[in-house]
Amino acid sequence: MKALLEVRRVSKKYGNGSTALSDVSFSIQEGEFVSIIGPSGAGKSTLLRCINRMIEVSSGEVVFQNVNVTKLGKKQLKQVRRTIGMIFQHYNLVNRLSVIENVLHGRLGYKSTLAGMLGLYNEEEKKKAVEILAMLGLQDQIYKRADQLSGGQKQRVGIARALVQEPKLLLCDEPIASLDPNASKTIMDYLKTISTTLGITVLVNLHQVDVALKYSDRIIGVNKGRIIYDGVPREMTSDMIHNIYGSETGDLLFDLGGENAG
Ligand SMILES: Nc1ncnc2c1ncn2[C@@H]1O[C@H](COP(=O)(O)OP(=O)(O)OP(=O)(O)O)[C@@H](O)[C@H]1O
Repeated sequence: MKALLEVRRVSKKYGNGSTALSDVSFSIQEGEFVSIIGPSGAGKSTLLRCINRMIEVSSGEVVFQNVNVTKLGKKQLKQVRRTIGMIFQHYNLVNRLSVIENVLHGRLGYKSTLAGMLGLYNEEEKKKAVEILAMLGLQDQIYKRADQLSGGQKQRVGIARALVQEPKLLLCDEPIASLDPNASKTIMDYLKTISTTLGITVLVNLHQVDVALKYSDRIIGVNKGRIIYDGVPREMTSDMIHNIYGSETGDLLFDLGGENAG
């Protein structure tokens, strides 16, 4: 295995002076399913967004497929972003557009601004979008408006939009935080299948430690902008969970069982 992504000594200080990340380093191997866990405000979103430069780092480097992303100009950054799909807590769909139109937005990184504005997608792109929607169980929703879907269905559209990009890496920012337990399980199962069958590397921010323990190859625990755990789920102790979550731990250990309990 080789490193797909390397985050090297990344720090982020926002304009208002708050430090969101302090000297964060880790690397992700191709094909890994990695969860980032931590309490509210730990810096999980900031970290994910620094990877594709939705947010600029204050110092440090992000290296993706051996390219230093932090140094890229606009055009090269667009090329790199094609291969990094992003999934959001609130789905970020265009409500008045159909499911398939939302999914095809995942192809915008491959087009000129004009072709994108005119919605010029070729037959191959449309066929691919339909195939992905079918894989995600949305074959009957293709022409519905996005705002007619349930939360779980909207998130599957979000996943389809990311997959149509043909990504190497999926960044998922709290993908299940707005969903009920059933829909959450469906989404996590799809993400896991995408990682195992399509070989796409998945990096997911999660609030729920039990979900992270169940699905991940590896867990990165963040507290106050620093990594305080980086290892496999079975070595995660309840002491460590306490260290990561601090006073929020009470709510989160509820579903914990087996070797990580006690
Ligand atoms: N745009 C911003 N401007 C100023 N401070 C910010 C900004 N975004 C985040 N922060 C601060 O940076 C820190 C990390 O926030 P971040 O959203 O990355 O954490 P998080 O772990 O994703 O939390 P949550 O689970 O609540 O989203 C927090 O202290 C937050 O208040």
